[in-house]
Formats: sequence, structure tokens, C-alpha cells
Amino acid sequence: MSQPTHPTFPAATILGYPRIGPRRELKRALESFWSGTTTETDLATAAAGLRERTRTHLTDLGLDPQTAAIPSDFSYYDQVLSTAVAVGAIPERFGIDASASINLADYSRLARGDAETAPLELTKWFDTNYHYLVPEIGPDTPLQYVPGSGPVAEFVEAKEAGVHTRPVVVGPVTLLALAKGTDPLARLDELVAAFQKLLVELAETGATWVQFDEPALVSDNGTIPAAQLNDAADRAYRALAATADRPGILVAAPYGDLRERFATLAGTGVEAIALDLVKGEIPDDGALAQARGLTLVAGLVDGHNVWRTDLHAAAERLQRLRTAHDGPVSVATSTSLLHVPHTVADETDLPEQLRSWLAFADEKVGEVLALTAGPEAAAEAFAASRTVRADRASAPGVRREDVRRRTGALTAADTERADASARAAAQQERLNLPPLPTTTIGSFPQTSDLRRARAQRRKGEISDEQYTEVIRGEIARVIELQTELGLDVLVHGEPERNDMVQYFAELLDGFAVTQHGWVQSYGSRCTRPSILWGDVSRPAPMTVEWTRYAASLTGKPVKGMLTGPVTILAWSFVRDDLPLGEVADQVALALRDEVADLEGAGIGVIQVDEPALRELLPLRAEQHQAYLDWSVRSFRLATSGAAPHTQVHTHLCYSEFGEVIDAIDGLGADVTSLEAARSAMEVVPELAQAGFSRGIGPGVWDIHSPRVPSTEEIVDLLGRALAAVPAQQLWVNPDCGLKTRGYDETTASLRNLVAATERVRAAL
Ligand code: MET
Ligand SMILES: [Zn+2]
Repeated sequence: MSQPTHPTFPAATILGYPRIGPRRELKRALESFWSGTTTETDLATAAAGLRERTRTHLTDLGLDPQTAAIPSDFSYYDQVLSTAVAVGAIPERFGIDASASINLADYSRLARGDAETAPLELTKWFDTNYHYLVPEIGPDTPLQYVPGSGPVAEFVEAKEAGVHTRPVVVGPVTLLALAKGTDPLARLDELVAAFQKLLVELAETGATWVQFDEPALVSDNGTIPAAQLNDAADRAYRALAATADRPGILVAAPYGDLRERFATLAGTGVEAIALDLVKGEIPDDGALAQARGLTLVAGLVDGHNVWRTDLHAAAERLQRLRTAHDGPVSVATSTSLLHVPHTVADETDLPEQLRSWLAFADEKVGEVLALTAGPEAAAEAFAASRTVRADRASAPGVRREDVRRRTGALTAADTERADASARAAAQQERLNLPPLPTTTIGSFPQTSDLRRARAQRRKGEISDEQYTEVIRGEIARVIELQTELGLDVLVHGEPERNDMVQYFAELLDGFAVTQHGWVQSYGSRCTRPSILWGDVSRPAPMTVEWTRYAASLTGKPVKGMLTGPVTILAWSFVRDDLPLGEVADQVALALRDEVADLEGAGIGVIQVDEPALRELLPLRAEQHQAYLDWSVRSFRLATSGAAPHTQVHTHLCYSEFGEVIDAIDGLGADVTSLEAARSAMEVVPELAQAGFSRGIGPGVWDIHSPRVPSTEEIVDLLGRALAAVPAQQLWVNPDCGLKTRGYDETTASLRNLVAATERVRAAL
């Protein structure tokens, strides 16, 4: 085996940096290209400008521009897609020549589909709120390296601009572990051969280090059994390490603990391993002995949350690792900084004190450098870190005795409702619903008028009264539409909500919202997570007036709409100084009060959405139960104060439900609606088999595209559902909320939904 020589790994680095741009420049460039207002060249120019800005900016922040400390990790849409494209893994159904470089129109087509071709599936990336495009790798999918691929071009671009970067790609094991298709792992050797060609081309252009991201190695939740995953890592990295003339290889394992796979990787011949020491542990001495001489990259600065690092604690761990490990140790972030906003400096509206506790991407680069310099050279940063910690611990609102007393006094009785069949009888008596009741998931289209009114209110251009009038007008219109369509359980349409989490975060104590804290969710889509910094309480009712107004306009039941505790946590930056289960209880109690107030206003149906229930499932199997226990408990706590004759609904979407089916049952909601249209109701028999006996509303309309489902199609889906559950259990609804849809397709689709239901009812 050849022994390539590599310059030493840089002492300080980050595993990746946000690529959307501080003012979402990439989003704008992509969307104007997609809409046809700009050309492919315009898009490429904008992207090159952003990359240039990032390199210069990271250099200015103090990362070394000459030693591969600055990652080149750009992607136009998604890093998994970009890596798949680099190794030519393009499904044949797109009709794209996989052996040549593809243009941005074709690249976009893979991500977004077109009239004839469905896009690649989009799904959640590990335990984050980022979504990747699922590679399709079957026995016949082409796999061949495409010379001049993205990583090479980006490296060369940087080099020509005077910056020697470290190309970042998704590693072969993770790429296959995430792929769908018949036995993707069977293609490992071919995939590795493609990556070998990438390594050779990178070496030819002068790259000294390359980073392979392998988060699949820290998770038990994938489809590949543990032993096979370990074996695949062993095979893949032995082969990659054996490539003649290649850059040094860094394997990064973000989001969790490598455990026994650390020793596996250490034995393959790669030069460096990046450990997530925020989520994971320092390997024990036995494992470290296997890694003698290797560079370990200590991920001590959290790339996945926004709190300033405790530099003393991190320095202490760094010292422990340095003492225990016989080889170089570098400092890095635990994950790519993709998951955090650019800089706290932009947040001029946040309270000064809260601001001082935060570190976004740029501040985290500073923390990595301070840790690398050490407590003496970076004395000022270390002192500030200590001050901030003390300040945070004692700041008003972080710990509130009234909130703690309430959570401390909870008992099992607080999560129990009356028996489900007694509830069902009381609810039917009150609501008097027909068989197969029809409803929607909550939101109706968010029109540009609504968005404008919100922006005007923010800028003070319209008064609160004027804003309220706009919202009430919209509620009235939505109620009228639903009445005309003949739906059974109506909603107010959520026109007052910019976002289903942020709306509540703005009204609850303990949360703050940012101005520019955008984080890429997928492609051009970004979210602005709220920051949960203190004990949570509800100063005043949050949804009651809107719901009461809607109910006053109709004789039909109107469903109150709340976002559940787990989803509120999953889509916010959560505090790191209190166990999540306790935070969830605090949020649940606030929601419990809201449920009581909705009941007091005469609302008989209340939905608590938990679309993120699956998302927070820990990556390691032995932690699943504890998570499911607290997440289910918090939902029950939020809802179980409801009287028997109040019908509690929940809604889940986005994910495979398999692993959480029992938990869904455990929520105990009277009615559960789930995304199901694309999978042709697959979840219904799964629920039935699990013994689920309460109401089920499997979605019959895939709301992710403007396509209107036909009446026949919905009749067919309902038939499938009825094959698995009795009619008394079945509800009819779309897959999810309608806020991204237009009114035309909404009206047409709901009309078909009602017509199909009537047809099926007649045949019962
Ligand atoms: C992502 S789940 C969305 C549920 C919410 N009630 C809505 O309809 O928009
Ligand atoms: Zn949904």
C-alpha cells in the first residue's frame, strides 16, 4: 500500500458553514432562476460570489486560508444530492446523462421534479431539521465518477482565489445507508471506486485533505443492520485509504457517538477522524490505542445549537483527549454550522443580555480558535465565557419558581382522561357527526394580502385594530368556503400565524425570536427557529379570540388549533441547561391552560399538532424509550385536562411512522390525522395491527403539489383505508395544512374530497 504524505491537519477548523448566505442570497438566486427571471449563468455567478464571500469571511475570522482549515462544502440545493451527482448516481427515470457534468436545470429537476417526473424524495437529516434528497440506488443505477465534479471545481476555484480549502463530501457508507432502492449496499464497491477517482482528481489539483461526512455511523435508526454498517465502513475506508496519490482523509462523524466504529475506522488507514464531543464521549484508552498516530479532530463547539460554549469545560475535555491520545489533536465544531444562523451581530433587536449568551456560526469560529489557543493565550475569551455562564444561570426568567412548582407537583393523574369509549359517546352526543366526518388539518392558503398585512403591522404601517380586521375578514371567508363545500368540522384557517411554532413562541414567556436567524431547511427553504432560553409560561390566552370568532360564524363545530410541545421544541433552539423532558412539561402546561380556555369559549374539538414527534427520536436505540416516554407524556399533559365531551385531535406528518406507531397510540388522542396519500394509506393497516382503536384520518390529498386529486382517486384511497379499519373509526382529511397551496386548487380538491366521502358513505 502506498503511504501518501500529507501536511499536518490544521489545528483549528469547522466541519461546514451555512451556504444560504447571511441575507439568504442563495435562496433568492435559486428562486429567480427557477421562475425564469434569471439565467443559469446568473445563478452560477451569484453562487460563486457567495463562496468567495464565505472564504474571505472565514479567513478574516481567523481560519487559516492555506492549510485546508476552510471547508469547501457548497451545494446548490443539498449536499447529499451534490455528492450523488458527483458519483453519477442519477436515477434513469430522469433521462439525464449521468456520465457528464449536469447543468443547473437538470440538477434542479432532480430536486424539484417537473410535470412528468417526480423529484427525489425529501426527508429529515438525522436528528436535525435539515432535509436531504434521498438517493435512489438500485442494482442498475449508474455509478461512475464524473470528472470535474462539484468538489473538484470548488477546490480549484478557491485555489485560484488564493485559498487552499478542504473539500467536503458525504461519505460512501452514509450515501448508501440513506439511499432507497433494492439493496443499495450491494453497490458499495462500485461507489468506492467512483470515490477513488474523485480522490485522485482532487490530489491532481493539489488538494491535501478531503472530508467524508459519515453521520450514518452514529445512528441505529437506518435500514442497514449494525454489523453490516460496521463492515461497510471497514471495507469502504480501507479501499479509499489504499488509493495511490490521494489527499489525506478525514472521516467526520457528527450528531452522535461513534462507539465501536471508532476503532473500526481507526484501523482502515485513514489519517483523521472527527468526533462529535458534544453528543459523544472521548473514546476509551483501548480504542485510542488503535488510533495511535492518527489525527483526532475534537468537535467541542456545538454546531447544532446556539449557546456560547463553556470554554473551560471544553478545554478540560480537550486536555483529557490530548493526554490520552498518542497523536495530534485538532479543534473543531461538532457538526457543520449549517444548522445555525450566520451571526449574532445581526440580531440588534434581541435583548442585550440574551444576545451575550449566544454564539451563531461566526461566533463559533471564534470559540474554536479560542480553544485552540488555550486558556492563557485566549484569556479574555475564557474569562468572558465564565461571566456569561454565571450571568445566564442567575438571569431573571431562566428559572422561575412558579413554573418549577407546577411541574414539580405533577402526578400520573395529570396525564389521564376518562375511558376512550365513554369519551367517544359523549363527543358524538355533543357533535352529532355523520360517518366518515370530513375536516382539514388547520391552515388555509396564506395569501399575499395576509403576508402584506403582517409586514405592515410589523413596520407600524397599520394599527393592531386594522390588522385584526384583515385577519377576521380572512377567517370569515374561510368559514364561508368550508360551509359552502359542506365540510363537517371546520377550522379558522390559521391566517394569524406566520409559522406554527413561532406564533406560539412570540406569545409564550421564555422564548425569543430572531430577525435574521435563518437556517436552511432544504433547497431554498429556510426557517427561523425561535430561541427557548427560559422557563416557559403563558401570560395570556393565545388562540381563543380567533377561534371564538370563527365559531360565532357557524353552527358547525370549529376545531381549535395548537402546536404540541414536542414540535415546539423540535423547531426551536432549545436551552441546554434543563432536560428536554422538563422543558416539554413546561410547554405542555401552557398548552393545557390554552385547552381549558378554548373549552371555556365553547370549543368542542381541539387539535394539538405533533408533526415532529418522529424527528426528535434519538439516533441510538437504547435512548428511544426514554424519549418516547417524555414526549408522549407531554402531549398527554397538554390534552388530558379536556373534558370527556371535548374531542382531542392530533396530527402527524413528514415521516415514516413505523418506529413511533405505539407512541402515536399512546398519545391517546380521540382522532389522529396522518400524512398517508403518497404511501397509498400504508399507515392505516399498521395502526390497525398495533391495536389502534380511536379515530384515524389518513390523508387523502397530497398537499405537497398543486395537483388536484380526483374524486375517484379519493374514493379509491378511502376504500383502501376501509379495508383496514371500520367505518366508525375513519375520518376524511388532507395530508397536512393548506398554507402553501392556492385557493383554486384548495377549493377544487376539497370539493372532490367531500364528493368522494358522500359516495363512500352512500355505499356503507
Ligand atoms: C406541519 S403540520 C401543519 C399543521 C397545521 N395545523 C397546519 O395546518 O398548517
Ligand atoms: Zn402536517
